[in-house]
Amino acid sequence: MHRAVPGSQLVFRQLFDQTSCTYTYLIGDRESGDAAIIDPVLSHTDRDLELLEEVFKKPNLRYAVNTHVHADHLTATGRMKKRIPDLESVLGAAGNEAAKADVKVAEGNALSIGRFSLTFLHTPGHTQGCHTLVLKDDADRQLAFTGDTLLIRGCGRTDFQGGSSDELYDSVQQKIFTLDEDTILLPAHDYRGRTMSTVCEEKRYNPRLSKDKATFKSIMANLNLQYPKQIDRALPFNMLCGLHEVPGE
Ligand SMILES: N[C@@H](CCC(=O)N[C@@H](CSS)C(=O)NCC(=O)O)C(=O)O
Repeated sequence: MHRAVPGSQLVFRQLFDQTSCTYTYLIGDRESGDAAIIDPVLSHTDRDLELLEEVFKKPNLRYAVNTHVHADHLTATGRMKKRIPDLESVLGAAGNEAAKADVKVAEGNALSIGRFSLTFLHTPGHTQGCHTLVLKDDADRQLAFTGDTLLIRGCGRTDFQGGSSDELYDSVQQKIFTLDEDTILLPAHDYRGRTMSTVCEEKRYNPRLSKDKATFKSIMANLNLQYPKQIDRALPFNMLCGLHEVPGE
């Protein structure tokens, strides 16, 4: 009933926040109940923890991972840690020296989640601390949680938090586009209702990343996006990544 594909022990759920258009992912090992949540949003803590209880017989939420320090929404890691004392907040290590988390995972290292592992690739460019998380399921499918580095037919903006279009281009070309072509790509946002993509599709159809680097940099320099509405509140809150006292609790 909870299987991503018949025969697989991977539990996989994609959840959505309509305010920030953020995707949160709940993943885990159906048999052991070991689980992780990726990019949880504060206002959806109850929804996500209820789902955890419903889809695992004996849930053991071990990790709340942020793909990077988000600027557009408040992370739920702090609130979740208050509800589940053994839960650890996680960030990739590279580029996140100034941010706090219980666990910081180095480039190429992995978190174990039951029979599965989540390997961290440093993919800076949207922020200096962005990571892409790669998981192989037991039906031989590979999933990559790309955070804001690579979006479906787009990518993260590069105009704040140490962003660099030069670095983002290299991160995508060298780290994400070198994964197997049929790797399923799961971004942290979509603004047009799309849910997933593949390496093959993005190489072919991404209007930014299918171009050469000079063209890409010119596109990024001319996006003219408004700053995220919640940035002033979100950045200081998320830099503490779940180790703070959550206001109002
Ligand atoms: N309007 C939203 C912010 C939209 C935005 O800036 N999205 C970011 C990711 S969240 S920091 C982004 O990189 N967008 C890339 C793009 O091409 O849209 C808000 O006010 O929160």
